[in-house]
Amino acid sequence: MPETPYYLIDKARLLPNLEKIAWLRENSGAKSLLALKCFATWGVFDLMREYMDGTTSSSLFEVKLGAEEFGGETHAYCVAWADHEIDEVIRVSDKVIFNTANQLRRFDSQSANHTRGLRVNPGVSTSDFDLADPARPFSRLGEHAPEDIEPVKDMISGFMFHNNCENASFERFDAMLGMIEQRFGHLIRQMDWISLGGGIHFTGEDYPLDKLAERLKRFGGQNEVQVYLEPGEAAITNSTTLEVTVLDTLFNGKNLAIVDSSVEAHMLDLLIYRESGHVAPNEGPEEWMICGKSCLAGDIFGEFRFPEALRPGDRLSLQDAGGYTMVKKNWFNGVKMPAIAIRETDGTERLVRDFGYDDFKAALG
Ligand SMILES: Cc1ncc(COP(=O)(O)O)c(C=O)c1O
Ligand SMILES: NCCCCNCC[C@H](N)C(=O)O
Repeated sequence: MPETPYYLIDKARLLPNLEKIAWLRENSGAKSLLALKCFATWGVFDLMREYMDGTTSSSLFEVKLGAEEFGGETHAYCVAWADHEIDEVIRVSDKVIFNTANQLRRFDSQSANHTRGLRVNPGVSTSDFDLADPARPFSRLGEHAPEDIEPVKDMISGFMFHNNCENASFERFDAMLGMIEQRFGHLIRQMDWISLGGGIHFTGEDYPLDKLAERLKRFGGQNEVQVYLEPGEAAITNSTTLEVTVLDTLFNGKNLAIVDSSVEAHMLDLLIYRESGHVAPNEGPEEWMICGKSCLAGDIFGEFRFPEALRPGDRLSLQDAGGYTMVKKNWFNGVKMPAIAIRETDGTERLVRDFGYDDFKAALG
């Protein structure tokens, strides 16, 4: 296996999520597209494509990656397409989804023979984080008003709503879908397909999947639309660890261990959303703060419990390190980027990508 740090994607831990996704399609008719913004490590797409219907994207590069490496249906969404991107987007995608009626009109002639959709912002969301709240005040994400959608409705055949964020409550999802139907139902019923976006944590242990299936089936049936979901986190949750090694320890009122990785560079979401990482089982008499090796004072993975005092050379696994990590990793401080390894379902592990000084240098000039 590679030297640490490396992300380790375990297919056996990915599988239960994928099986739930496939079950949901079977029992609701809703298709699931992997949200590449969350996870785009294409070395495991061979497994994922057996259970999912394709990909959805946030940029031209993600559209291309989805089409090349995942296949199936390729939805192309972006907050704003550029003039020089649109022809290629249309060439490689199955559907193009515009963020505003303005962009739809702007690219009308290029996209006239393509399947087109529009993002709609229902003005309600589940986000606890202002940063990730699509319904935040003055949000640029999608058209808000039915009267602004009405004039362009004949140019499109579907809508994309994305208003859930880490939503583990079926009741909240159900209530918000009800609000969407109430406000936009007359427009939805004129469409062929509706994407309900990502952020629904339906692969979680206690999630009432049967209720979700029934609700989605009813929504699709009553409105006569094909329903899509765009799981990111839900598809890959708990599948991946970040493997690190302790480089040094010190005591400064607390036990501190410095590892060969960096939150800022390798698990950025922990910093921007001010959350802690996870270790398992997080038990024992010893309490240690696990710190990154960048010079950022707050580069801290969290405080965890261990059976024994940590020492240089100890290996640690940071849990649930698959979503919004590999897609966001960066070269801050020139810290070596974690390699990417895959554990196959038979337990064998293989290295799929490593990064070195040449990659660091090439990224900067
Ligand atoms: C349009 C859209 N679809 C899907 C997702 C995936 O969300 P999650 O990873 O929370 O499931 C996002 C997240 O930003 C999104 O903006
Ligand atoms: N764990 C803290 C919140 C993470 C929010 N993830 C959602 C991502 C969001 N949809 C995005 O736009 O990146």
